[in-house]
Amino acid sequence: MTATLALIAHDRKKDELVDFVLQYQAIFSRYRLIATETTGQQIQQGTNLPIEQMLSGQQGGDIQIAAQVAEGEVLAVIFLIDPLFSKLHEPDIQVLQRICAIHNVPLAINIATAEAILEKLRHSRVAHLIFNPVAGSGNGNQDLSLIRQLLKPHMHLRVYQTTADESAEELTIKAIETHPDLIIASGGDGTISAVAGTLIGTQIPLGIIPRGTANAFAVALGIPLALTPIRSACQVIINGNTRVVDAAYCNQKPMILLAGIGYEAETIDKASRDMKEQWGALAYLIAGWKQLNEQQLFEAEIEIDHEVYQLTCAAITIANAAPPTSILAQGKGEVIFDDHLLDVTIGTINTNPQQLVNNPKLQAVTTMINMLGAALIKTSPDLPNVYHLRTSKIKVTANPPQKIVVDGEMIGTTPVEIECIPDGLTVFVPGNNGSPK
Ligand SMILES: O=C(CO)COP(=O)(O)O
Repeated sequence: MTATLALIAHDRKKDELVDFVLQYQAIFSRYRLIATETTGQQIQQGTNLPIEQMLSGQQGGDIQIAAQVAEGEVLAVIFLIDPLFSKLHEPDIQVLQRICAIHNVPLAINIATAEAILEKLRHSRVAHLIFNPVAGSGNGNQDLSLIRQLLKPHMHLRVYQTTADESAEELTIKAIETHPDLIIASGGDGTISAVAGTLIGTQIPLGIIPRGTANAFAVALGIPLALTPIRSACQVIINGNTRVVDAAYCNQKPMILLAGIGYEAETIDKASRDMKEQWGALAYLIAGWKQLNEQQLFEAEIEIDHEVYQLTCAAITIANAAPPTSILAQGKGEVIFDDHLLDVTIGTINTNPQQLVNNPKLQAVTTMINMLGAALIKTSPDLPNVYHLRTSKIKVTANPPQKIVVDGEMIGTTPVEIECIPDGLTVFVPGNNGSPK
């Protein structure tokens, strides 16, 4: 079902319709509203709700609304008719009535029927889908129609597509204002992180339909990605199990997964779009392998709980949540995403002079390869030159300054300050890990 309501009233019924919309404003505000011109103007003035205005009834507005009903765009039509006066555009009104009858779309011609429709809507779930049409290597149009087909029987869906002019953050802010029951993000990790980051602290549950290259957050949450990822992800949302997880802020910007300083940032920078298209998630491993040869060590100053530590490092990873494939986040073999703490993994060189090998860079490389192995089999690497700790807040300064990647996006260079936001997000997950909605 789509989430659009159409509103029309003849002149002597317009005040009645404005009063009715005011009475049910909380429900109307969750839906996209369309109206014939004069009706729309009066409702907007009387309620402040945003209304998309068609032409006035006399100019063909009823026909425009009938066209949207025929396209399957309209959930219900509320058309307060004045039974005592006939109109010059009576044929248009008959077309609208006929189209509603054909497509089995509820049409209320008086307040009593309108109330029945609104009472039904009170108990319906309204979902906003923030959809990036150019994510991953799939076909955006096909993906969207599959998602609509799967979700429509279970919720009223409002779809927003990201464009060069309107980012996922902006669309999510708009969606939050209408108090939806849930918000669904569909795209690559960038889109998912942008929507999730904007939702921190709102308690609006987030559904994830991953369609990107790495799909790191979905993997970290255990959302099944095999064979039919869109179908599986939609089923997780339909099932309605939610779980509360932590989020974080990195230099005041939302962070859902992890921040990489040094090696990881350079790797992401190297994995070009062409490589990702050709190799998928493997692109990161290929780029990571190249970077192993080039990685420079750096001096880091790390501040935790007012204590300052100085270390020579190749990579620092600060993770809120991370899939096992995020090699350098796996200091203890697995990142816990609801412990109210960040997992900090520092790949450094061995500072014990007796064990210090002639080639510290080679040692750093060996460390990272060992960490990869440990991450893949989910055990603690327990290496002398990998430090792992958990903290709620951390500050890192590096010399020379190092690139920082947050949730797959380059955000600049050090210094960086990261703080965990405990229980910042509610997400739909498989299984019975939370209370069904
Ligand atoms: O005449 C109408 C519908 O038939 C209403 O049109 P207006 O909202 O433009 O007045």
